[in-house]
Amino acid sequence: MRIAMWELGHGRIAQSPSPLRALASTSSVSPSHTTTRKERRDVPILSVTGAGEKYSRVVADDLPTLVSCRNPADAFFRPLSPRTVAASSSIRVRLLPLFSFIRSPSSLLTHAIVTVPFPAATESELTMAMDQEQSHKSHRSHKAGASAKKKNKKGNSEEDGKNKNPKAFAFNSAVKAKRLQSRAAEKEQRRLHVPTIDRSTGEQPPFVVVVQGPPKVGKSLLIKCLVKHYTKHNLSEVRGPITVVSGKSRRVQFIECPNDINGMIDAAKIADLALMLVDGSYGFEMETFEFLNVLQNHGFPKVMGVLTHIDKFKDVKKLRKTKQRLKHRFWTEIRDGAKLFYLSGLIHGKYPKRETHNLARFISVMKTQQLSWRSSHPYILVDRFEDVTPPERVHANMKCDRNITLYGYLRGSNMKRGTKVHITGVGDFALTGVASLADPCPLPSSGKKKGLRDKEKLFYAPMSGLGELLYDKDAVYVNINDHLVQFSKVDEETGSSGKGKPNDVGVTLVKTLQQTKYSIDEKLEQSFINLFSRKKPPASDNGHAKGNVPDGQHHDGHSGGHVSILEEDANHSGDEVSEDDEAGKNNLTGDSDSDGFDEGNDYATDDDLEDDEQMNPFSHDLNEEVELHNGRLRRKVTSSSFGNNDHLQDSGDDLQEFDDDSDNDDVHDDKLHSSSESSEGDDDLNSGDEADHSSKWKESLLARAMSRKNGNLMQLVYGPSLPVLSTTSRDADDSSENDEEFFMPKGERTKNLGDNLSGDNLNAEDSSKFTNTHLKDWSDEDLIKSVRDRFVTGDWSKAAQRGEGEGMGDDGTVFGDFEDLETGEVFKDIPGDNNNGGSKNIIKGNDPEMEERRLKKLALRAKFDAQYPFIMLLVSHCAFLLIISL
Ligand SMILES: Nc1nc2c(ncn2[C@@H]2O[C@H](COP(=O)(O)OP(=O)(O)OP(=O)(O)O)[C@@H](O)[C@H]2O)c(=O)[nH]1
Repeated sequence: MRIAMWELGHGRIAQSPSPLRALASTSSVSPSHTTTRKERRDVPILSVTGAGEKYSRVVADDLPTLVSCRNPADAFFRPLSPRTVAASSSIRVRLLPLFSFIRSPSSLLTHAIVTVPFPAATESELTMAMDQEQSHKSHRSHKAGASAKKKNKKGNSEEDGKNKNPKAFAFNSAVKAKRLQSRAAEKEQRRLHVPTIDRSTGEQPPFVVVVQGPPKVGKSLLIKCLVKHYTKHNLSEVRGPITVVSGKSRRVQFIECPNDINGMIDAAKIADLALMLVDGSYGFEMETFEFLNVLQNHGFPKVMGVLTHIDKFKDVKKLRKTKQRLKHRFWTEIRDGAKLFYLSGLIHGKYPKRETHNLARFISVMKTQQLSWRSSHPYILVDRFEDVTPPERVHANMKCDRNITLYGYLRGSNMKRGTKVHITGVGDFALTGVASLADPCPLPSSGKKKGLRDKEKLFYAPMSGLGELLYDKDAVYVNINDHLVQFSKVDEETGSSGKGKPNDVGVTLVKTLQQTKYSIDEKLEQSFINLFSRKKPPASDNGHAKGNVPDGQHHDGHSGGHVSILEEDANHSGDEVSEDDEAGKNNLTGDSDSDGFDEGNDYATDDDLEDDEQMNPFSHDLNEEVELHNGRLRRKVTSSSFGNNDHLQDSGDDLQEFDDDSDNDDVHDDKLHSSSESSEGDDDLNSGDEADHSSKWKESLLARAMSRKNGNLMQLVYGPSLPVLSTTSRDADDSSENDEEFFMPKGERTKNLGDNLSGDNLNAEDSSKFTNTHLKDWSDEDLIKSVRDRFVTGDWSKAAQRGEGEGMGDDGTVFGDFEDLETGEVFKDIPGDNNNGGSKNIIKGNDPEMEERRLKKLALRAKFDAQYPFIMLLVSHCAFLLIISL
């Protein structure tokens, strides 16, 4: 028998005289004795299938004609040496596509490899083979020239290395060994995942990438750079989802996550990948942790950190150290090995192309594995919507029910007509219909494309105006280049408009319309009337504001100078701020408790928070510290258990170099000083209650969410609702105290009342809203009896007498004695004379004690007026306003 073993290689076909027997039996190489015309009894025939189209058949015949390809003349085969065969129990038959074979024989050994199990040769066969092995003359080695030098150098260094360190390839450090071991184990684990059933059919909807980070960290800029990378188009503004084609069969949808808690929750629900931007020069801010916590509760998608602003470091060593620290901090929060990307700075106002490219590549090749909940529930990320209500209906009634059409990619499962849908932040609605539309951003591979300039349609951003069309709520705009328009803004800026002619009124009008950014409706919606002057959060000399910061300043960079009435009236009053400030430490947990927002809220209750806490993996004691940094309030994260403070200190040192440049030494020194103060404060608090700290930063979520509650006009005018204390508990001795309260400034009075609130006197009367917490139980017989006499018709005197006899004070107080606070006169009720159907006889009382009290009150009032003259002014002003509005 003859051997049939070949390896594709350089050279020509040669015959192997080896008598070894080849047995090939794998899925791709199978022995066959009947498939060729050239079969001979004593020669096995290999039929190789599955290694590529061109190699559907490789036939081993008699040795001189080994292979039958489409064009056998192109094939070069070389028999294996018997030594190779003897060394292993299997031979590798390497196959590669014919075209590359022809073009570049040198790349022969790079392609498909088929391993053929091969029985070990017997000893006699082996010796015979060895005898007959051909000896080849080796190549002449170069003695001079570049290659000889190279070879010498390599040889020497290898030898040197081996001599110097015989354990060169063993582990030197246990830590390194452990790391490598765990890495290998992790890789192995990653390979072994439970197979998931891919139920998706057809084209996949775009991969949603949420870009999140604190204000001014560079979110918009990153999206712009990525979009530019993918589409070669400049994005002027980031609004709504932006869909781009990122590969042959992949689309990506970018969304910028708003910096409020509701926005974060919405974004967490749909994110497939979260890019969490962190200002490297400043450190972690609360927004990052808030979002991580929200992600935890919505199913953790893929998360990648991106460090920006690291160009602000001048010292390379410190930069490296900071990077390390931030990386480990990030790993602690997410998992070891979580990817953290560095964007080294700006070039011409953009992130470097190379780094953007790398990041884009990461996003493009990232494996997608949909969360199971999402894959079994239909959901849509709306990228455009239209109000399709008939205009005449709107004209007749502005507040009529509207019909809205929402556009977006359907994800998860199918959606049926009539299904109830929930629109986040709006409510539940019934679907009138669902229709499938043409893909606005088709994949390059998919079907035929229609319409104008289809070639360039690799993106879809209806809200951002990428491309030429911009979809608004109720209109579609076509962008026309400036040079094609007569009334361009450029003209105005350069002052070359109209060739020296004065501007026409119409032209000016159109131009002003062009410049409007927001519609009147939107402006009205955002505008507020300021009834009261707003107290600013007290800032220390160095501009370091610590305390409870009113919302809207640090969360929303766009809010500008808007000051909402709510903030004035909500319990985040200036008084509280100043108290916190005096305490020298802001702890939002305390604030949120004292706020007493406990009614009519849709947000998580304290119980919920506790539950969350148990599930919360971020058990490091995070604290929030609000400080003014670069003219902006930022919510720094401090953690005593983690070395974050050190880091901030370090980065602070580093930033000092910049501060020095701008003659700002004092600010920096004070900053460091106060931050150390604050950490002392932290320690104090920590010693108080260790267990609470894990969720303290989380509780601030509640406080901030609550502070966004809509304002209550009633509360605004009359102040927060006061508890109605029962008349029985009101002693005469307390009257002077109450008088004092009456003349107290608003903040202090409510605070005192808040202190006095106990379980019994919580039944505050508030006519402005309906609360079902204090509803009486009308199934109670006694309660029914107590009001029964109110419905009795007939002789009221008896009822009145009975009430008196029983000592019931309820009605008595309504029609009973009263005192005129202004004059001090006392009017007394004389029961018995009821001839006028319940009218009362009132006599004037004139008591010296009363007179004394009256004088005391007048004195108090005069004192108060002297102290707070503006309040009186304000009150009269309010009264005037109210009269006008009535
Ligand atoms: N030096 C430096 N500046 C940066 C870097 N990244 C962003 N910026 C600048 O930071 C500023 C804010 O960038 P934006 O993209 O508007 O930040 P944003 O997070 O979208 O801001 P908001 O939408 O207001 O929350 C811009 O002026 C950027 O040029 C960076 O890595 N280094």
